[in-house]
Amino acid sequence: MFRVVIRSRSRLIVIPQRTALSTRSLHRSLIVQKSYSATAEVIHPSPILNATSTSHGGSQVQQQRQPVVQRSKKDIIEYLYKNQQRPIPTGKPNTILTNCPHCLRVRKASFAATIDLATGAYKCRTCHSKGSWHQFTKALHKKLQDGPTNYQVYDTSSLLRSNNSNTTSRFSRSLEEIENYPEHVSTELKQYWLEQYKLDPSVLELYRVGVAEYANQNAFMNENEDAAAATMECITFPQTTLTYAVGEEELGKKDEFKVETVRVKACASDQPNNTVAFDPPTANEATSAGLFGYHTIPSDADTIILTRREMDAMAAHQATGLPSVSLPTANYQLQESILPLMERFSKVYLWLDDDVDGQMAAERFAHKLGEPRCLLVNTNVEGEKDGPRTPHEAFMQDKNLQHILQTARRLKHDEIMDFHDLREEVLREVMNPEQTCGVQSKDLPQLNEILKGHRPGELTILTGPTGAGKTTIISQLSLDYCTSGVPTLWGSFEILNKRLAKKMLYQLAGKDLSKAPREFDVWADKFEQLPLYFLKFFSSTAIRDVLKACSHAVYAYDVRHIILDNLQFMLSQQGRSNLDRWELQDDAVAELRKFATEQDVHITLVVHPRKDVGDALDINSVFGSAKVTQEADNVIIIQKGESQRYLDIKKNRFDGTLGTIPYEFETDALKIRGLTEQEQQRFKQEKNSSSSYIPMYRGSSFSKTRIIPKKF
Ligand SMILES: Nc1ncnc2c1ncn2[C@@H]1O[C@H](COP(=O)(O)OP(=O)(O)OP(=O)(O)O)[C@@H](O)[C@H]1O
Repeated sequence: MFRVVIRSRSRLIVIPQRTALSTRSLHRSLIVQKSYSATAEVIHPSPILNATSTSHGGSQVQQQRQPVVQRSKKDIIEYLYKNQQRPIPTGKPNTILTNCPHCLRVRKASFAATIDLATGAYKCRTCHSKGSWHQFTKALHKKLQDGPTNYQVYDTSSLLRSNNSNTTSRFSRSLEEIENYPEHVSTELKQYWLEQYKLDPSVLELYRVGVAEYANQNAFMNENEDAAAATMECITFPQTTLTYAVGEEELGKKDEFKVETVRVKACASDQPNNTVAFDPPTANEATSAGLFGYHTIPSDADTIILTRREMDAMAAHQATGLPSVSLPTANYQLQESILPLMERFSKVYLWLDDDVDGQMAAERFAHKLGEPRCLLVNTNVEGEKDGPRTPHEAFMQDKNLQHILQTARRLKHDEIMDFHDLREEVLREVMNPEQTCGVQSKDLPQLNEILKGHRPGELTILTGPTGAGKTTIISQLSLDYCTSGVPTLWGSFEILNKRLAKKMLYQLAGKDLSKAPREFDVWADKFEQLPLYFLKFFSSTAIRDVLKACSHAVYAYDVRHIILDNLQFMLSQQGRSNLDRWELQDDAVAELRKFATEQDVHITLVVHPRKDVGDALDINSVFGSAKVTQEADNVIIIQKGESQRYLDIKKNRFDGTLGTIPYEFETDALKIRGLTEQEQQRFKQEKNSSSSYIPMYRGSSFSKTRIIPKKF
């Protein structure tokens, strides 16, 4: 087991982590236009090889000569971290284990190259390749060239902070205090957790679960400032990572692997799945590169269980004895920065919730991690109506977790399946119709009555007259879904990202923050915690580039909702004549449709109406040819009535229900809200349109391809 230390740049002689991280954080945050390979600089660029013989995959390569160049340990470790290679200890001093640049990921135990830190020479126990440090970097450089490519994606922290402010998140508590959290777990609390959650005190200790007071930021979200001001006793779950610290001989400090706590998640002690706060409150590349339980994994482990929540990880470990970790947030996001931590395992059990969302996330994660080494676990193996959904629920119900693990399945080939493959998924949808409806809107429940929810894989067109509030409404709705855990990517081609972020920040706070500037930091911290990303593109951009960036966001951040505002600005100055432009637009919409289906993300596309139409729009008023609305699953029009604006749902492929939703606009919060009963009555009378508000069922747009939940 490794020694546990808390991240402290002053106390810990970390590998020049800052350098490594600043490069990695570039990938995520600002203006990243390079591929990974661009960072894979070869430390020793000399083309002359040294005298070490090299065999790749067993085939001998002729011996060549190369002058031996001294590489310090620090250089080697720095290079590995810079290129997303996270070494682990071997048991021998001065020797580390890392991913072999020649082994393909499909090979078992590809994390099998030992590097001698004194000479830089490497040797792989799987493919038997060996060579100098120069040959290692050259091979890795080549391998990374074929890797995924980064595109222009911002995260919220780069939008909310000015250039000269310090973007590094810091713990809100002293390191000593955080280190002492586990010691605050009283015998009574351990007993309570044993009785309540069946978790053994030794497991809590192993995972370094602690206790501390944290401010309830969720109460702040609900504008209950009194509750927010009070702190509450929380159970703390540390997220850890493994780093290699190069020692300082003159101070008598040796090199060693250390466990760093990068972030603490604080949850209600009586509701451990209810997150109260994160410390540091906002995640950056360093803080998001940790997993709950990572420090518990023995260095020779080649199997890992990845769960959604801390309780699941501990239950899985207690019941199976296998190393088990959980995701940094309860959102289904396996951030790119986490991937290097997972590289060393040749078998990964993806044990997420046994429901539609969880299993879809497991499939996505398997694509990211490499399908051959991933096994997907269904907790409810017996298919019971009220069977367990999570590992911890199964544990509480005294199910045999070892047996559940043995039933784990591999992902089949993407393009080929028969009904047998689909049977389980179909059953899950039949048994849980509400899950197929998608994420519910909290701000506009009337929208759920008509569209039933926000589902991945769909294309929604939003249109409305100039200045009617398209951006305002879709920013509010996207925020609404994002706060329910839907990772979201915004492409704002018409207004600057900082303006959009400001609007969304006001909407999150539910108030005009210029009137309460002291609250800025609280809401900005909350905002930064959302899984929300922004494309850096502005105005005319080729659809090809937009889709590449979207692909990257889906890969790197598990984005599930993409908003493109708006189609005309995105395609402006492309195509010479009107006909050209229509063709361009049709092609773009077809590409977006395909992308939504293939990547299983929801795309909301804002489209302007034709210029020649009056205020009352219909489905034919959308700019361009009929293809735009034909490709769409949902068409929503903002209508500017005489006295009342309303959403007009003109197409709903899910179950055909159509209808209108009148709303009020709250100027300070920049938000809309549905009308109260009374206001609705007034609206109906005024508009004499009592029938139009009642959701209508239109058989013609009924989808044959979807399973319609019974309750609808
Ligand atoms: N229902 C509403 N009532 C009054 N003002 C509104 C309403 N909705 C939005 N606004 C305000 O109208 C302005 C334009 O809103 P917004 O940018 O969302 O419209 P848009 O339809 O996206 O505009 P464009 O056609 O230029 O893309 C903003 O200042 C916004 O605060």
